[in-house]
This record gives sequence, C-alpha cells and structure tokens, in this order.
Amino acid sequence: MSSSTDLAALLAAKIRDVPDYPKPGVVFKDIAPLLGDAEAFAALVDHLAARSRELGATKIVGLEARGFILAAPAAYAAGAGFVPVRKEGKLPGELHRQAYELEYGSAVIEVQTDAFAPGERVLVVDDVLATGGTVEAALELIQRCGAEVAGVEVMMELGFLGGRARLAPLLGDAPLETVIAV
Ligand SMILES: O=P(O)(O)OC[C@H]1O[C@H](OP(=O)(O)OP(=O)(O)O)[C@H](O)[C@@H]1O
Ligand SMILES: Nc1ncnc2[nH]cnc12
Repeated sequence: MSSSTDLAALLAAKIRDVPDYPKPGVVFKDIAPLLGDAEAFAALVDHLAARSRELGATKIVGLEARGFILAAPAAYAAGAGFVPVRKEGKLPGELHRQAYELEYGSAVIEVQTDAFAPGERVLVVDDVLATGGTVEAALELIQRCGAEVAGVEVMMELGFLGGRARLAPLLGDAPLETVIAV
C-alpha cells in the first residue's frame, strides 16, 4: 500500500452504511464487505501489524467481537501476543471488569488479571471509535493490570461523537490512530 490515503480509500469503499441499525437514528458502519475482500482485509491487517511493531507492542488487545477479527491476525503478523477483552461472563479466573456505555447501548467488559506482565506495552485494536466508551473502558482495564498502553489503532473514527477528546486524558503520550475519519 503506497500511502495512508490509498489505504483509507480502499477500506472506505468496502464499508456499508446501514441506517437505523441497531436502533433508530444510528447509522451502522458494516465492515462485513471489507472483511470479505481479500485485498482490503490484508491491507488493514498489514497496517495494524506494522504500527504494532513500530510502537514496540508486545501484546495486542482485541475488543469483543469485531476487534478480535482485526487484532488476532495483526498480532500474529507482528509477532505479538493476543489478549481478548471480552463481554462479561465469557472469561474464567480472576478478572478486572468495567461497565461502560456505547453509541447504542451499555455493557460490561472483562480481562484476566494476569493477561500482561507488569509494564508490558499493549496496543488496543478495534474497528469503530464512536463515543469512545468501549476503548475508554478497555484502557482502564489495561492500566488496572499494570501494563502500559503503547497506542490505540481503530479502523474508523466517527468524529462527531467526540471519542477522541474523551480518550485524551487516559492516553497521555500514547497515540490514537484511525485510518478513516468521518
Ligand atoms: O465508541 P463506542 O460508542 O464505545 O462504540 C464502539 C464499539 O461499538 C462496537 O462494538 P459492539 O459493542 O457493538 O460489539 P461487537 O463488536 O460485538 O459488534 C464497535 O466494535 C466498538 O467496539
Ligand atoms: N455507528 C456504528 N457503526 C458500527 N459500529 C459502531 N459502534 C458504535 N457505533 C457504531
């Protein structure tokens, strides 16, 4: 992929707007066409893996469920470990948990307390940044585990919902990068 503009254009062409899903007033960004396109999917995963290496991450966190689809292959390609942050009730053992609200609902996410070594550098990967509630909850969990946030990589940012400003206090110097911003 020759430039970030080319990557954004390739991906944007494969994201479908679905009005009034899952609730009236929400325009849902459906990434199924992108995932089904071998060139777009590979280009996105390669980009995430390259950023992970550049940021020195040793673990990539994926946020259930769509974040898993991007984070797991990126971790493999980057030579990093993969850590699932899951919706409540899916992980065994000792957990940290965090309730949050997102654009169209509310939920609780959890992570295993021993998922990271102390001070380990962690990259968070997800598909869509809307209100920022989901990523904010994930950052709180990672910090509670004693790990360091190396950065956040999200494929698409819905700027009008203010997620970036909300996350700034938790990020410090760590970058929040999105391939597409609308
Ligand atoms: O910025 P926010 O307002 O928090 O919204 C963004 C989150 O919403 C979606 O996840 P969802 O909870 O719908 O789960 P899914 O991946 O299982 O579809 C998306 O994959 C992000 O994780
Ligand atoms: N509009 C949206 N489209 C897809 N995923 C989302 N997560 C939160 N808001 C979303």
